[in-house]
Amino acid sequence: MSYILALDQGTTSTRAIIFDGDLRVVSVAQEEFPQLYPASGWVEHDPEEIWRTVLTTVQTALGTAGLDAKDIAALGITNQRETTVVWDRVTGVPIHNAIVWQDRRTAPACAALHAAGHEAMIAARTGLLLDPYFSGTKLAWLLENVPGAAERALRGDLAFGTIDSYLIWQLTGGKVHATDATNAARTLLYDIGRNAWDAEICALLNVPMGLLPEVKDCADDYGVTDPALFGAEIPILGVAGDQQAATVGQACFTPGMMKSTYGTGCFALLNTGAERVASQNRLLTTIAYRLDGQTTYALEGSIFIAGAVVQWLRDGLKVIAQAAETQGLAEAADPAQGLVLVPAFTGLGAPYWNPDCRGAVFGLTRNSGPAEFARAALESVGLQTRDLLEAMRADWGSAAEGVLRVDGGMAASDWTMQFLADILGAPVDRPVVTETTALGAAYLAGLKAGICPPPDQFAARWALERRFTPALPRAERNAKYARWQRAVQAAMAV
Ligand SMILES: Nc1ncnc2c1ncn2[C@@H]1O[C@H](COP(=O)(O)OP(=O)(O)O)[C@@H](O)[C@H]1O
Ligand SMILES: O=P(O)(O)OC[C@H](O)CO
Repeated sequence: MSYILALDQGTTSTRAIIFDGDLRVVSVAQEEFPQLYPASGWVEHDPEEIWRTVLTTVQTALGTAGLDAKDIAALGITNQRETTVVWDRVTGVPIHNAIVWQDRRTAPACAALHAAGHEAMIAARTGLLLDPYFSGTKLAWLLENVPGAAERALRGDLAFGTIDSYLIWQLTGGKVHATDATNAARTLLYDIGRNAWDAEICALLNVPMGLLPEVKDCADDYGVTDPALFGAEIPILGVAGDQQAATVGQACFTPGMMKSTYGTGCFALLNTGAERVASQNRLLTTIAYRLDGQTTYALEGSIFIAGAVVQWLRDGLKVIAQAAETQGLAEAADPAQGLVLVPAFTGLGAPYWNPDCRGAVFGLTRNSGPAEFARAALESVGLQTRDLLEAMRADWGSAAEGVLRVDGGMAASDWTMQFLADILGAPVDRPVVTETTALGAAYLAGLKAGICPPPDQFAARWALERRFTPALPRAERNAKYARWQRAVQAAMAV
């Protein structure tokens, strides 16, 4: 039996998951690592700590499964996207902590680029907007602020990468400096139409192009792991950003298919096929996957706070001890109160892109308690998704009217998923396998290794666990959504 190892390097934890040749989970190992907040709005990770969690989770997953590295036919990597690392090409040592996707420190740099009139050109080429979310301005910040970095970069001594790239470098003992097209598409430096790094944007950001990794397909040859690490070489054959890997894991291979992943944030991707749709509604255009040199595009809506609002109920307000308690509270809430919570804790992502907006609660009464807050928190996730779906419908017409496939930790909440179907007025499908991100990475690696079947056969194996069907009358749905829209406008006006 050939096994596939998937590494899912996420924002808060690293997971190593071993699948058998039929893509059934054999073992899972997970390790959290520290989040570093050196200043307000700044978020960093220690890349060497991330690398350590990769080594330990892989070893644990192998041990639990009773397998050796030589039993693993292929390794697939999927990762938190945009998070930026620069390291020394000789020692492999990072010159600074990684700047995480959530970090807002480059908001002034984005505003300056916007004021100078560069957004239209950058958006047309990269599919992205000028927001601190993306890697380009983070990389520019590192080169400008780490002493000596700009000179070392010009001399060719440094390498840049998103987390996938940094891990490939470490795993191959410094032999391979590569990324895949989906991760490249999140850097702000990559022309997703030409499939090439963009010299003009790099020059604008003072980024020497010698820093950049080679860009490969999602199912491709990324070298082999150093045998000293796990006892034998493992071929690295699949790479994709985590939201794109989830799109693959959810088998959204046909134009019009959509998935939404509810973890810390929420990321909805709509497959638009070979068509690179330029959003008129402040969505992102991105690469869903690139196989055999063929690019499949997606429209993406990115929400920064989804499951994180439940964490806030638990750790901030302390009204629950565990995320799952929100279900009972939401059921017990007085629906007549109609509390609206805008969870703009770190600004608003799509379609507003307002880094300065902060959270707000509307409709408080003397009777508003933990139950009403919990209900409003869960509803905020559905309402934000409706914002994304409205934008997708406006950009892509009726093709975006279909079913939404969901996954991620918060998809476990039946109440939230039913509300989601109600507020969208569209069916919400939850699959049997909710490890879709790792599954996508394993599938890509298995495809390259010749273990996994072609996409259509893989798609046929996707299995439904439960469909949530809209039950709320149309008028009520729209009235509730209109109230949400007014609340967001009011929050942004404060
Ligand atoms: N039953 C539940 N009800 C509501 N939220 C949940 C539930 N289970 C998990 N969550 C939320 O889902 C998130 C964890 O999902 P996960 O996919 O592991 O996220 P990430 O990969 O971003 O760390 C947490 O923010 C948690 O609050
Ligand atoms: O690590 P996650 O699951 O929170 O995903 C983060 C996204 O990739 C950020 O764009």
